[in-house]
Amino acid sequence: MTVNVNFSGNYQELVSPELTERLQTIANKMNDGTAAGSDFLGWKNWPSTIDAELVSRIQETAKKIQQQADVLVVIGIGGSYLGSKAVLEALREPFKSATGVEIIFAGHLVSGAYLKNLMTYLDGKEVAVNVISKSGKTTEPAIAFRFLQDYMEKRYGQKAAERIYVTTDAEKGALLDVAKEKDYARFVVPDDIGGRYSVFTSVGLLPIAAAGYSIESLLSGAKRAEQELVEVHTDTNPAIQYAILRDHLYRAGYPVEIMAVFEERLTFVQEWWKQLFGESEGKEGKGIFPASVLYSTDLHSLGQYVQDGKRMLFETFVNVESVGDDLVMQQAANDSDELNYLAGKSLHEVNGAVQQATAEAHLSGGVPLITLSIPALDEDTIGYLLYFYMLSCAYSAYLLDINPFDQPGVEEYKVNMFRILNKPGY
Ligand SMILES: O=P(O)(O)OC[C@H]1O[C@](O)(CO)[C@@H](O)[C@@H]1O
Repeated sequence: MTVNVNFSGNYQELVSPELTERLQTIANKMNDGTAAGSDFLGWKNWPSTIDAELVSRIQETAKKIQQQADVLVVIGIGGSYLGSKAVLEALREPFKSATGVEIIFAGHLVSGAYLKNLMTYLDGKEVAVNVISKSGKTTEPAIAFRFLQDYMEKRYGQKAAERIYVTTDAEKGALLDVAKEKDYARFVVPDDIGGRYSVFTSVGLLPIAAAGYSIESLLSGAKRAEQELVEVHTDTNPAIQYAILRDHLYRAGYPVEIMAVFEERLTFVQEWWKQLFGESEGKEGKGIFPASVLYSTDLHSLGQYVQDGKRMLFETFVNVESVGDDLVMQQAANDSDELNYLAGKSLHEVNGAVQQATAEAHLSGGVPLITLSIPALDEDTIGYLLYFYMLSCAYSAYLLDINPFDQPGVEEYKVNMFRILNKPGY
């Protein structure tokens, strides 16, 4: 398995015949379409059934974008940006550029300074835009697109339309109307795949391919996960194991999960994971609150709370077995920094010691620990990892009797905002 799960407690004693039967019932209901929210289970078989023609069209479009632009501005929020951002950050080696275009995100926040400075940054560079919104009516990206569409038309006139790519619903939404009116190239967000489960659709694939990464490898990792994780094997299926552990810890009085990473490249996988689990599970007064830390950085900040604060936390470490480029500590002639005891050790080994030391410290502070190990940070592994999380998330939510695929709570702020801004009808 590409993801391996370890637990600081006794996993075996958590697995009862009743729990296994419950999980099997969940699997059956997902398969026969009777699970809550089954209309949004399109992501489940997507990696094995994705249309090869769609993949080719995405790759051809990515090539075209690379020929016409230095920068691709990707406009979107939530699931319409976090998947591609997570993959791009995880794959990009520190201080190295990807081989394709530079990707810059917009529309994920409302900031005049951000947009104004972005447009100044774009001056003098060749630009393309991919605007992504499943509903086609989310306010934050719509505002960003209004400015960027205007910017593109001023710079490129009629030809702006050749540089604007729209990813939205096939049949409805304001963005679809604009795309049709202006004759922009269009990609579809499938009806039965919600935003936070959409990373393997055009939503994630077009920006990732435009940046120069292999979407074929990403999809083949996801497909392997789909095939390997299909059976409810409590002994060997990591998606089932992670769901069982989360459910156990939640019921044992730990309502907060902290995902801890030791590689900065994974910080946007954390952000994607927070949306995935937070929006899927946090309903009806239930659900684990998903939080995140980057270690060592946060050992010198939130580490104090984790060690010693209110006992309601469990941690999930993501351990990357091999990280590529590395450095080895050398013996110094004069040991004035007193680091010669590290001579001969690679920084990956030292980082491993940080991880082990933190695990021991937090365990002794009463913080249960799950460890997810992955072999490397490449397309295949990241594809596998993200599919693993989506599947495990569905099981976790169903174990709480929650529909994983809606997000009714997000509406309240939107209604208030429309009222505050005097939108007609509010
Ligand atoms: O793709 P859209 O429709 O713009 O939605 C963006 C995000 O907004 C939410 O609907 C929440 O409002 C998320 O679930 C979604 O990922």
